[in-house]
Amino acid sequence: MGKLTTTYHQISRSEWEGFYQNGVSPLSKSELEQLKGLNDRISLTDVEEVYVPLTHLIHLYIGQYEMLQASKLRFLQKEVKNSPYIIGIAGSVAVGKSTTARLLQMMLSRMFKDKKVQLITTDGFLYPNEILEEKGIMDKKGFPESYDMARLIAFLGEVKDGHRHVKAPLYSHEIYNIVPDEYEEIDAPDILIVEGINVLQSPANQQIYISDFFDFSIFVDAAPERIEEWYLERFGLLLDTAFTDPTNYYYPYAIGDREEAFTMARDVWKTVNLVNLQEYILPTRNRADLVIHKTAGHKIDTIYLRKY
Ligand SMILES: Nc1ncnc2c1ncn2[C@@H]1O[C@H](COP(=O)(O)OP(=O)(O)OP(=O)(O)O)[C@@H](O)[C@H]1O
Ligand SMILES: CC(C)(CO)[C@@H](O)C(=O)NCCC(=O)O
Repeated sequence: MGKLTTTYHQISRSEWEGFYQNGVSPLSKSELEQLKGLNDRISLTDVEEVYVPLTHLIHLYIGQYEMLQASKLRFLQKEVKNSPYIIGIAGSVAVGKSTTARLLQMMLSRMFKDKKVQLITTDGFLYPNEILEEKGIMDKKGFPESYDMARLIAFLGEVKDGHRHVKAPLYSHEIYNIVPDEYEEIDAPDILIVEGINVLQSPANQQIYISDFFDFSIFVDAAPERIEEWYLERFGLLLDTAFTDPTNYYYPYAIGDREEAFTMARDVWKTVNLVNLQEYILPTRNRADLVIHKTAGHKIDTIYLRKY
């Protein structure tokens, strides 16, 4: 992380906790239980000590954004209307982006009670397996060329312009493919969280970068050896759920030899996801506004906030 400290404030966990302290737990018991329902392994201490100050920080950024947007439109003598505030969450496969994103969605909805906070993952913009096969890149799922970036950019443009009922395709880990004819609808939210390994990437052949649409970005970071552990742990969970469902992509692995299945998963980690992390994901870390660094047991130990 050495190089990051030139342009980032490096803040230890204990320092960060002190940034928003009023002595009272800001979450009610039922809200804490709701969070447990999200992922029962989430540490509630993390929520209180890390996510409460983080939500307050984002509140400051959103306030500035809204003021500037309104002033800009007044300068242009245009009608002042809301354009969603878009937050990007980047990081490796299995580092915990979707967990972070859902947690943030819940915290922001709670803080901005009158605002609509929606969440989307860029997984839905992967090409379907049939097209990946046609292109001969089935073993490159998650790499930049495996996403329909033009479609993702068009989608973000429509959302940012305040369009209603904008449809995003859906990806399912269970079928390991895009779900045919099913969509997620983004309907003029006040805040949109976009989570995905590629949100900070800038493919060379595009005129507009997806990062142009992000008002705040977070990179979830951890040592690759730890992320591998989390990847294998999640693989174990996927096998456990696939067991009773022959239509599940992981079913043959779930009913077969477990050791063999894990050997395959370790190989996929090493030859696909780790390569993707090193070649295409890690190089985008220094574009994030905030880096959340996690250690054993998903515990957040350091936070980096962009200085300027
Ligand atoms: N804060 C946390 N506390 C405990 N477990 C967590 C936490 N964050 C993530 N996990 C676990 O780590 C694994 C990966 O998390 P998650 O699915 O959120 O990752 P992801 O980065 O969204 O992955 P992908 O890119 O493959 O969709 C899951 O098994 C999840 O339950
Ligand atoms: C869908 C992605 C690319 C990102 O979430 C990832 O979970 C994935 O499926 N990677 C491909 C290799 C693998 O099966 O882990």
